[in-house]
Amino acid sequence: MSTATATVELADIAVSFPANDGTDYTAVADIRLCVEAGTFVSVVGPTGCGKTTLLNAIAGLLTPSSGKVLIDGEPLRGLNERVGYLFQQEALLPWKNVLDNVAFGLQLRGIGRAAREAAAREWIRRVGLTGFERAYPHQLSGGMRKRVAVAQTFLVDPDILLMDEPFGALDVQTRQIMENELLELWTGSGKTVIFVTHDLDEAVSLSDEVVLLSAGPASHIVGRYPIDLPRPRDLMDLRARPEITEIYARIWADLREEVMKGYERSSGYAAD
Ligand SMILES: Nc1ncnc2c1ncn2[C@@H]1O[C@H](COP(=O)(O)OP(=O)(O)OP(=O)(O)O)[C@@H](O)[C@H]1O
Repeated sequence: MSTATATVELADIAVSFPANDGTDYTAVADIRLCVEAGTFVSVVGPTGCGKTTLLNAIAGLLTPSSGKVLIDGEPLRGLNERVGYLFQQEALLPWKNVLDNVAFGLQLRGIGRAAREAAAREWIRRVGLTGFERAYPHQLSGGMRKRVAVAQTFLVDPDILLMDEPFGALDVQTRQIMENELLELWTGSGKTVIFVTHDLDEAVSLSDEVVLLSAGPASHIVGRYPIDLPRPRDLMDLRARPEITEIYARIWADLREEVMKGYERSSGYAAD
């Protein structure tokens, strides 16, 4: 695994989209954030505030209307090749088995069959799927498919992991197991993680810092909360600690306010 690390900086980013009425809708504005290399940062905020938009800007899938994405101080141009992107919905190819799905990223990079299969088998082992190399996605549970996606993402060894509610569709027990496994895989990897979630508990327990976005439009950062809990973390133990309840309560008070504002704006209802 490479030990390269990447600092991700959002320098005064704004993103607008054309709206149906011919005007522009400003999703995010004045976003200034530096995610230090090798840290794990979660982004939370009301629905539709622009979390995915920020990940897409870092991935180079969209160009900000103003401002810049800087990777190690260099302005990003085009697709960000140092990024691995894990979505809530799986992007597994249904006609390829587990081995070929995991190895696919290396195939795209022109790596020969023997080398890519050896690397894929190692990652299949690390995510606990040995014995399922020949299975197809439809033969696996949701948790197992997610493991395949995690192996696929880690195999190409990206310096930056963008994760958009990656475990949102899993049942609670599988989710907790996957969160722990993600931390184990990430520990010592030097990868910079930007993790979007609706689950504040997940954000607090995984991260070094939680970033709160305001309700849109023109969503901006309204809070940054360092999470000074020791690592390595076992999430089952961590969630029983009293400090976590305190941190959670503090962030939730602010998040709740933004969620209510978002709700009022979207329903056209203004509270006193
Ligand atoms: N391609 C697009 N064209 C027009 N509007 C868009 C586009 N992509 C996003 N938007 C709008 O920008 C805003 C931010 O969307 P985004 O998906 O980034 O929010 P989010 O915080 O990730 O939402 P959620 O929490 O519901 O997943 C939303 O109002 C959305 O409708």
